Amino acid sequence: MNSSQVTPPPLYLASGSPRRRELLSQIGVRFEVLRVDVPEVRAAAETPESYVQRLALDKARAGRARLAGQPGVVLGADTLGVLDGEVLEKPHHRDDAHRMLSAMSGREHTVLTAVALTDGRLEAQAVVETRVRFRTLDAGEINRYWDTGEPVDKAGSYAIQGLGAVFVSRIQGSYSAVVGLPLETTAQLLSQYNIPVWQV
Ligand SMILES: Cc1cn([C@H]2C[C@H](O)[C@@H](COP(=O)(O)OP(=O)(O)OP(=O)(O)O)O2)c(=O)[nH]c1=O
Repeated sequence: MNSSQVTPPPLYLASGSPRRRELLSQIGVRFEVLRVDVPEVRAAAETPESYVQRLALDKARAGRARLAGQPGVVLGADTLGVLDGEVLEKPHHRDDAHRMLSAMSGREHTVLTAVALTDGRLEAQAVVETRVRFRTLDAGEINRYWDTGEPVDKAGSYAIQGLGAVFVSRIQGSYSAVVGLPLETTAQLLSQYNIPVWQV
C-alpha cells in the first residue's frame, strides 16, 4: 500500500490568523481551525530563531492538548521580523509601528516564519528565513499607512499581501512565509504525516 492509499489523519490549524487559513486552503489541504491562546513573550536567552520556533511549537502543542484523546495532527505557526538583531512583532500603537517602519526604510530586514506539527507523539518543525527590502519611506506615508488599519495585527507593522506591497522593492525567499505560512515547507512537513496537498 502506498501513502496515497492511507486515510490521512484529521488536520487542525491552531491559529486565529485569516491569512494562515487562506494559505493552507490555497494548496488544497483539508483542515479545521482550533483557537489557542499562547502568550507571545520572548525569554531573555531566546534568539529570534529559537523564539519563533518555540511559539510555533507551543501553538501546535496547545491545540493538540485541546483535542484530548482524539486523533489528529495540529499545525501551529509564527511569524516575526528581525532587523539589527531586534525582533519586530505586532505594533502596540502608532508610535511603535512608526519606529519599526522608519527603521526598515531603505533597508533589508529578515522575516522568520516557523511551522510546527504534532500528533501527540511525533513532532516536526521548520523555520524559513526570507529577506525583504523596503524602498525609502517618508514619515507622512508611514502615518497614512497606520491610518489604513492594516499594520495593527501584522508582525513588523506591514502586510506584503496588502497595501504595504508598495514598500517592497525586493524579496529573497518565500512570499507565502512572509504572509504567514511557507507553503512549500508546510507541504513537506504534512507529508511526514501522510497528509496530502491538492485534496479537491
Ligand atoms: C510581515 C507580514 C506579517 N503578516 C502577519 C502574519 C501573521 O498573521 C502576523 C504575525 O503574527 P503571528 O503571531 O505569527 O500570528 P497571528 O497572531 O496573526 O495568528 P496565530 O493565531 O496563528 O498566532 O503577521 C502578514 O499578514 N503579512 C506580512 O507581510
